[in-house]
Amino acid sequence: MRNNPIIVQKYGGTCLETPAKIRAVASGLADLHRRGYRVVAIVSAIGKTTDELVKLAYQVSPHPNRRELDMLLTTGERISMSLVSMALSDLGTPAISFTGSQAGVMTDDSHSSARILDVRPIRVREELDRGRIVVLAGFQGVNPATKEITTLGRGGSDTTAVAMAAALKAECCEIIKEVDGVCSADPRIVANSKLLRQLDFTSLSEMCFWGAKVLHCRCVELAQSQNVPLVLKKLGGAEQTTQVMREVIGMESGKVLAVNSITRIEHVEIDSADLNQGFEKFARHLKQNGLSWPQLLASACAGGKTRIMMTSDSESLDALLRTLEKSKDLRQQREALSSVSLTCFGGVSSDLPFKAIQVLQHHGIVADKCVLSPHSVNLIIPAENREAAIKALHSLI
Ligand SMILES: Nc1ncnc2c1ncn2[C@@H]1O[C@H](COP(=O)(O)OP(=O)(O)O)[C@@H](O)[C@H]1O
Ligand SMILES: N[C@@H](CC(=O)OP(=O)(O)O)C(=O)O
Repeated sequence: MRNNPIIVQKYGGTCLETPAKIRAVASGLADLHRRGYRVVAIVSAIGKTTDELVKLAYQVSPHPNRRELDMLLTTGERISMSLVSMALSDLGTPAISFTGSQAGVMTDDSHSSARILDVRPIRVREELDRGRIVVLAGFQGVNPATKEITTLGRGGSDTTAVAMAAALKAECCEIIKEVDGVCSADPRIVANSKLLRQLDFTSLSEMCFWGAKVLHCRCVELAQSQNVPLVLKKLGGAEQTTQVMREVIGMESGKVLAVNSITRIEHVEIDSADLNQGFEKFARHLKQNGLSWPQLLASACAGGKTRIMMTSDSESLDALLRTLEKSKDLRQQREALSSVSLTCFGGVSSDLPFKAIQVLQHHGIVADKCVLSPHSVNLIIPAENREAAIKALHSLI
């Protein structure tokens, strides 16, 4: 067993929604094990458990302590890991479950969006060598200095899977989903979206940064830097997959690959002489309130005010906005907006922003701002136009 290839599979919450689905996942894992693989399964919390735990926290406390919130949220994955492991035992396949800290996932000390600093999978290796399937709780780790439990940010189990695959030098990291793989748009919004069978890391990373909920953005960067072969596939379906590659054949086609969207973008305005002072005040405010940095999208300083455009998961954004009510120098600037992004292969063509703005205009949608990155055109629009904008821009593919 010691020299058999290792495969890491990650199962999202949707794949584990019912007891029957949990048994089906276990049966797929047992099958891989029978075929001679050493198998590590990373599991997320069942269905919408994490959302329900967040809701529960706020029913008990209007300002949940960030450490305790992490303690609470990590229980979701603990439920999944033990159930999958039990189902494997029933199939006669030896298995054991571990939390993130038992599996050696070492993070920094930031609650709610900790980053993985190191993975020391000593117990995982021992159990694999014993012939067991190892089932790991995704989305969580431990800070080695403080011994505190942390979470990696919403959707973070994908990053656990890639980090573990890198540390174990796995043959492959497979992300198992309810969709076939990465599509040209969210298939729940655009019914005729197409599966992207091959995708380069750079394009995928842009898509995820700009809101594609199909993968945790940080896992794409990690897979690229650690050289982890990454595949996305549907639960139970093997033929249709997205393979993520270093290079996809083609030159500067500028072909539009996908339309994705960030549902909620918020703006903070900070009284400040320049951008540096604006950021200093923002950093101090986050620290004083025990909050982690949101994902920043753009910022500018004019007329004595720094404006920061940002996103994060809804709970973190709400927590940040609530703290602004007590602040003298920081305030919420405007109502929430959304983004729609066109991600291109081989770089954005110069006229694409204009084309995209025209398509939106034709559908009665006025873009508020355009932010460019090497592979994406990103338009900021009113939140109520989000779905219509995604459907309209999909016509450019
Ligand atoms: N470009 C995209 N391609 C595929 N899925 C997308 C895309 N953008 C958003 N999604 C959404 O991402 C979700 C990912 O799959 P799912 O298995 O439901 O998630 P999880 O693994 O987190 O439980 C789908 O519900 C799909 O609607
Ligand atoms: N359960 C966590 C972590 C996670 O990765 O979930 P999923 O893989 O189901 O998106 C969340 O809901 O954020």
